[in-house]
Amino acid sequence: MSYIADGEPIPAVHGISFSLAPSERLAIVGESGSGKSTLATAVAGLIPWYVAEITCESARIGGVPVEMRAGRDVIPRRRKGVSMIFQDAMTSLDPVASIAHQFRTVLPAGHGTTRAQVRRTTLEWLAKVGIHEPDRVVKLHPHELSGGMRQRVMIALALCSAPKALIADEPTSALDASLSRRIMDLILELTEELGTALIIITHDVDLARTYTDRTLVLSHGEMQDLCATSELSSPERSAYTRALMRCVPRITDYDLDTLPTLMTSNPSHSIAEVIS
Ligand SMILES: Nc1ncnc2c1ncn2[C@@H]1O[C@H](COP(=O)(O)OP(=O)(O)OP(=O)(O)O)[C@@H](O)[C@H]1O
Repeated sequence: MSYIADGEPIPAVHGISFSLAPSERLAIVGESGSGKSTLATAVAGLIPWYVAEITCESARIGGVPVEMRAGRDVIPRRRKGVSMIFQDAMTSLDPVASIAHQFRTVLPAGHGTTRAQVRRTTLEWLAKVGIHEPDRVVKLHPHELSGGMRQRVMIALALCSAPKALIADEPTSALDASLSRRIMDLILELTEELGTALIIITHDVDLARTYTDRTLVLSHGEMQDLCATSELSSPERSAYTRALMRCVPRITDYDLDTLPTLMTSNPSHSIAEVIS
């Protein structure tokens, strides 16, 4: 996949292939700019046709073939069966719409569904994600909620249509450690209940270790490894993954001046070097 800038293609990610079973959890890890969000937004069908060129041999969601390129809409349509949540709920939620209105966009009435049913489902989902007084909260706008509440609303909006897959792009990096853990536990509990596969995009290898079954390691838009998360430190992994794993800070790293660092700013480096 290449972005288009001044009419010229700029390669972002290529040669990636993976599959996900229902309820399976995959982490996508890599340095900043390695292409994690690009890959995820392409899978979610959120990259408009005029922003990037996407070439894909085959893609299926729930066994149904899908077109990777988003349609010619000005704002691409959300891909049916895949939902996405982001780091900053404030910029993902519509600031001028009430929470009730945002649910009505995701769960439209019609085709046998009444507005009363949509309201009931909305309140059920708000309660499910731990929002107290859903009757009151549903009338509020995003700026009237705390950061944690907004994150919970975003999770409810993403999951209320029972998607086949949920993509969580750095879902907790804006939250403190204790809230972050509660939000991750909530995402896990609900995706497990729905049988929804989960893709977590993160810089945090420890988060991947705690919450995922498999990990895809990206560097400069290329897949370096796709393996069981528990096998990330195995000597069989690529040189890049081994170098990345050596950079994960440990509690015994007392000397902050000599923390290991990856030297991969030059894309011509075929193997990641670690300096310490
Ligand atoms: N809209 C865009 N137009 C042109 N290039 C882009 C665009 N979005 C991202 N890129 C480039 O594509 C590459 C991959 O970016 P991407 O945001 O996917 O990386 P990332 O791994 O998600 O980074 P981060 O962890 O910092 O969010 C980078 O070189 C980035 O500069």
